[in-house]
Amino acid sequence: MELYELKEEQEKVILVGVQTRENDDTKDSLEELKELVKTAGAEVLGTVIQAREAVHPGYYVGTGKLDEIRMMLDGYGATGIVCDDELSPSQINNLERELQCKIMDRTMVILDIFAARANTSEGKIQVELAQLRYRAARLTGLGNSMSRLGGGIGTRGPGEKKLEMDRRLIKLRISQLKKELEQVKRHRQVLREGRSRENIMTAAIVGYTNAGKSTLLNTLTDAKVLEEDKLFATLDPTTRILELPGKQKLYLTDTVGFIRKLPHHLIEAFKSTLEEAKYADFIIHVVDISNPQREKQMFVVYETLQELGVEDKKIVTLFNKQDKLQDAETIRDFKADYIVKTAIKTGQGLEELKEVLEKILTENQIYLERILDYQEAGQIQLIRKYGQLISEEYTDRGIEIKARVPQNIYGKIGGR
Ligand SMILES: Nc1nc2c(ncn2[C@@H]2O[C@H](COP(=O)(O)OP(=O)(O)OP(=O)(O)O)[C@@H](O)[C@H]2O)c(=O)[nH]1
Ligand SMILES: [Mg+2]
Repeated sequence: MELYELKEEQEKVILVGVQTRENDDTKDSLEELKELVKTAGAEVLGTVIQAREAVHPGYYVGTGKLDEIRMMLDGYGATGIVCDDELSPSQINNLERELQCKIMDRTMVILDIFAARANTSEGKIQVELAQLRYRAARLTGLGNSMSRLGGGIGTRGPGEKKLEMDRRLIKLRISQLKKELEQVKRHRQVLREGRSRENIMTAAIVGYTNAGKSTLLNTLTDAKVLEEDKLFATLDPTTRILELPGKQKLYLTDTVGFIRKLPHHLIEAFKSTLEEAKYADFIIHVVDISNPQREKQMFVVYETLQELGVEDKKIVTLFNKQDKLQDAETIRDFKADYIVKTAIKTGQGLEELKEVLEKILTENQIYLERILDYQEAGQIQLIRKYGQLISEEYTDRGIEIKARVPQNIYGKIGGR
């Protein structure tokens, strides 16, 4: 008996989306929501789309549509609905009263996946902060969907027990988490400063969720980051060093994936993680070119980067998963200084990618040709360590070197 009681009951839901003139790709967005809901561990029983001028301020959908949803809930035996946009507190309360079932939205599902995925203290702090902020704004009136504990989606994770805390406690907890996050932020900054002192450039790997970012990092280095055919497999940034064939070195940072309608609270809470892209020297943008939604996904990545203040950085765009590509449609609007067609999983295009990376590193180096006095031999060490030595010859006049070095090393050697 007890065994059965321990087992979580699987949520069975109906997805609801509103199509407006501005947001006319509701069908694709719902396809993605379906993946998200499945990733969160629930079952999707049906889908409802309503075309309207705008989202209904009180009920999300029009009241006529509510009858249809009510019939579907009964007919399919669903336990709740998931709306494709973030719901306001009053929409949640109204829908709950009208439909008498659990009301969820896209944000709750994404927060839920993040909660299940977070496994470092940094990730956990960020998720809890995002969850508490989202819920704090919705605790007024205490709808059942918000206060109900237990199995199913929308209730999991570090913030789970906190659901029933009163406002005062939530406020306290939020400020405590913010302090912890400050520390994490400082720690990240120290790591970054360490890397820049080493005179090694950093590239941030960004892209839509499931594009192949972690696979790239794992293939090029031996990072052993979890790569999965799931949304948001990676939450925490991992940095590894890559040594290129020409002996140049580059730091690569794998980051959390982007998605359309990425909840604002998550962006806020995950700023220190997402900001890795902001502090990188350049960007590697991985695109799943086999996904029919590739163009929209690329656009979402540009938008998110802009929101994070990442502008004017060189972008290397990888059109990845070439092995899965069926059609040969060309992409029209993209931002890229370099494009490489890859199938990271099979190794296709990786040599070319490395050449591009070397080119970027080389462009950022200054050519040096000098005779160093034997007393200045210590400088040779610097050049060997941070630069790319082309030749080194011992003559009676001193050490004749030819090399490419980072700008700041050039400064240290004395730009003669
Ligand atoms: N067919 C094919 N699959 C690939 C390729 N590259 C990566 N994948 C697969 O795509 C899935 C997602 O890869 P990940 O590296 O986890 O993707 P990610 O961008 O890190 O995703 P998140 O961490 O969720 O944002 C995995 O199942 C990979 O094996 C490729 O070139 N071809
Ligand atoms: Mg990943």
